[in-house]
Amino acid sequence: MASDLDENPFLREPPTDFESVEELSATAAREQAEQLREAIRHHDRRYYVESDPVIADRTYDALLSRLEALEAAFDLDDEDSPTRRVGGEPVEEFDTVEHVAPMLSIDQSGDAEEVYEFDERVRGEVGPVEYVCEPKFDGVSIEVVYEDGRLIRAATRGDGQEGDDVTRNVRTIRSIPQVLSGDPPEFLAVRGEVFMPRDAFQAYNRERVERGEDPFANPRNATAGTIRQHDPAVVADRPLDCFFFEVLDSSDGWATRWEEDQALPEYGLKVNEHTERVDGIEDALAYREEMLERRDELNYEIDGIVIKVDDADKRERLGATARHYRWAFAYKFPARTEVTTVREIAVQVGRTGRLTPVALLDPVDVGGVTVSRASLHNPEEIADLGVDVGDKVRVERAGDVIPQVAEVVEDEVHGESHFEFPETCPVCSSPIERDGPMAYCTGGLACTAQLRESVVHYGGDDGLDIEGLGERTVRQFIDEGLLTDSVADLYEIDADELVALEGWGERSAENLLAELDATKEPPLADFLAALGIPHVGAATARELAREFGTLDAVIDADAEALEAVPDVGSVVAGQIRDFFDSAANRAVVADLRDHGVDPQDADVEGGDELAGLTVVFTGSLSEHTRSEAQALVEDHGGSATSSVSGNTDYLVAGENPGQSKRSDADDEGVPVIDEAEFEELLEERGIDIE
Ligand SMILES: NC(=O)c1ccc[n+]([C@@H]2O[C@H](COP(=O)([O-])OP(=O)(O)OC[C@H]3O[C@@H](n4cnc5c(N)ncnc54)[C@H](O)[C@@H]3O)[C@@H](O)[C@H]2O)c1
Ligand SMILES: [Zn+2]
Repeated sequence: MASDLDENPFLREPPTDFESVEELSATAAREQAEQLREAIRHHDRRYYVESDPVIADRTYDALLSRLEALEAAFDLDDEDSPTRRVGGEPVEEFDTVEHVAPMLSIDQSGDAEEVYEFDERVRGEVGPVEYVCEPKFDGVSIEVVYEDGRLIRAATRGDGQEGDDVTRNVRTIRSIPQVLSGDPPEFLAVRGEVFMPRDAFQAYNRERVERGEDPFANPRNATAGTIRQHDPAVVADRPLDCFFFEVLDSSDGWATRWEEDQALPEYGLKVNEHTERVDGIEDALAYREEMLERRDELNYEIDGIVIKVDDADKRERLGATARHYRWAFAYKFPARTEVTTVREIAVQVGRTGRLTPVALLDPVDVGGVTVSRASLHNPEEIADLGVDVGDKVRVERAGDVIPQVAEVVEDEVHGESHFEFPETCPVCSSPIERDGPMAYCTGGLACTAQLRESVVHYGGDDGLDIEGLGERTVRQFIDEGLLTDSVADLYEIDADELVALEGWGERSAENLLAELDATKEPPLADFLAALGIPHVGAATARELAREFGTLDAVIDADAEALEAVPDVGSVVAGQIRDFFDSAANRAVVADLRDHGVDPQDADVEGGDELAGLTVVFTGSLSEHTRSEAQALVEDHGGSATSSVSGNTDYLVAGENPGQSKRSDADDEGVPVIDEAEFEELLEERGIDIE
């Protein structure tokens, strides 16, 4: 369970107690908006990039609505706000590609009242309409482009404008044709949802558990994790499937969504059999009830239905906001819940020492997933719920990961909770320190739980990726006394000690020592990520490395300098400062250095020649990839953003530029320049390009 979500109240706390917007001062509103943006970006990354979300979708949705409300009431709009974009940034390891048309999100609610409002607005603007109703598949959205009937590209949604090029992976999915059949249009870009069928997901998870790997929490995470694999052979091995549900662009046009849905199967593109055209909103509501009843019969997860205006002209007239289409609405299903009994309340200790209470439950099937533990977040949550061992509770799984205890339905002991939160750490017996609703063990790395978690993190995917240093091994090293003080102890282990351990031989010992040796000159960014500074994941670590260049410069940076780094707000800046201000953490870093770990300086190229300049790139450039060009601008103090706004100075258009950016540039009066002109501009500012 994640344990690094600390100070920012919106990183974890369910926002049930927002004060009303009117009661806030402008300063308080601005501060809250900043915390919300930071939290939402963090959760977006966990959800879209890492496929490992840590809060419930409902909680996430509430954070987003709150931010929207603040921005509207206090005029706090900001072009980089997560309310202005969908999804997560593309991931650096893949090529970034621009979509032929924006891939937006869908406005949604589980409340019929809002569905009626949607219908009224639609009819108010374009008159009477027919709707097409479809299941809302809970998978991963992709764009697939065919030219002359051949698959040329597939991309994830990314931030809605550009996504990751996952063509090689998508080619391995059997239900997505490489070559279209029938008489397809010359150009066809379609949107669909990739998913893992439920039975395949269960079989796959069983295999993982047998191999000693963690099971995926749900089919959506399994799909998201698979589609971003670096090895297409791994993808081919996993059972993915796909439904197509939208033509993004085509050399042929269809007058209605319904006709589109009839045409796609003729080309071999799979659509969903439950799609229906209905006459008005009442029928759409009836469709939803029917699908809700049938959802457990389906071999794939759905989390609601999508209601779409059928007529293409009317859709065009309705248009879109920055985040969603105005012609579609998702009517979500309620969360899946079941009642079960609390057997025990356990307290886990995370890497940062944070104590998280967890309810251990009689296992219960909640919508196809066996739930045997549910997060209780913190001591206050236990008190609020009044939950005790022996109580019957309702657990909830809202299309997401960590099941929650929603309420106590039958109280064994009556009244408030008698569970006593420990005064000392259940692992190391150090005193516990309270910070607001949170509780922490004060033992630091002397606490074996914290030591274990920090070493696992150091060697994990988000750290230095040390093969052979999994959770079980780390436990063994701690139990056997090979790891006692800090992660630096790793570098003192020798072959004889390893071979003496149960389950170790010469080969495995040699391999691990070689792996450890190979991590002695890590790139600065990887090293920073491996330290496990709260909120500093791979992306933020890269930004820090790029900004400061050396480890010492990061350690010495003051809060102001840290805040100047993209993606780092005041909260994260404070966390980084606190981390390096701690004598214990500094000692760990010094200890690692004494053992020969020498993080390599990162390139901090250039200076501030482009300070104040904001550019947006579109299309493909010939001299650089787009991310190189963006990095070039940023390295020289400029900023490269992904969407055109009034603040943009230039739109740099390469080959096949995106139409939406061009028309935004026209609307905003932003000059459009080509690659040669861009290079001239760099030279004028004294930047030597080659
Ligand atoms: N828990 C978290 O930390 C966290 C973080 C980010 C987002 N989220 C959740 O993600 C959701 C928002 O994300 P989103 O914008 O990716 O998706 P969405 O739920 O708003 O819906 C849009 C998506 O629905 C998909 N879809 C499925 N069937 C469809 C159909 N028949 N027609 C059209 N589209 C269909 C599309 O791929 C599209 O991407 C919210 O539910 C939010 O709570 C959660
Ligand atoms: Zn402890």
